[in-house]
Amino acid sequence: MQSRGDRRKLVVGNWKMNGTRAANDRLLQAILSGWRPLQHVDAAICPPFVYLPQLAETLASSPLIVGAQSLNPRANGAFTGEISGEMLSDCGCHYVIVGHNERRRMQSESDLYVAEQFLAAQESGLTPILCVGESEQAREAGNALDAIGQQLRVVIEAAGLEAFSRAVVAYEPIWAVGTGKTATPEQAQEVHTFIRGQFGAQGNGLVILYGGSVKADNALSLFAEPDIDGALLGGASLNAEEFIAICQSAEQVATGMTQ
Ligand SMILES: O=C(CO)COP(=O)(O)O
Repeated sequence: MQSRGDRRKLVVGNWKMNGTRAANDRLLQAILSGWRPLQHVDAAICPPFVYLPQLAETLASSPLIVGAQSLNPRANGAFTGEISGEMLSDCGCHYVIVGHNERRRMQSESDLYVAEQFLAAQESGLTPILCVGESEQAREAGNALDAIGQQLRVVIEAAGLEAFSRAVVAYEPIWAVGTGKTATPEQAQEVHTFIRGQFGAQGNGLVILYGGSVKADNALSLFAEPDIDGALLGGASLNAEEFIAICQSAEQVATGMTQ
């Protein structure tokens, strides 16, 4: 059976709708020049679609992995403006985020649609990062775990438990995303334990990230929790020093765990 120490840590930067070719170059060069090797942590960046080839090329001989922020679940066809999983694989992506709360809300993506994206990602050889998280209202009403359980259940029913051996789950409380309000390590740990519990014995190997106002100065305390395996970063991933420091915090905690 896998234990906490067997799970690699993962830090993923979600650049959201930010960047230009020139700004990306500056940011990537700053990250690469400050980078210190990580033994127990994988690090990935998910830029806007149009910059995927730029990142794939710039990061090709680096340890940094490239991911995308979404995909259309169809293989190809008359879907103007959409991008398929095969296209993402073809552009050098390894990960793809599905179910981010900004897309659930602004693009009206339903739990079922997210499940289709999850399946399509895996069919294209991508590792989906499935985002789940509750609204502030749900938390205040004491329904956070019910809301998250429902989001997970729809994908588990569609894909099966085994599919999660090739997936990552990210807990992003909506009230903590881009607000500067971070869940406390204890609040996040409670939800991560709940999420892991939905997968039975298989849950031991599942990498579960926390996302929502993670910064260099709160990352260490979050990563110290036994069920927080890394972070999905928004704002902090646009700053080279913050991004590197958060990856190093993950390494520090992971190194402590393996000693
Ligand atoms: O949404 C997020 C990552 O996907 C988190 O964003 P912030 O780190 O900016 O709160």
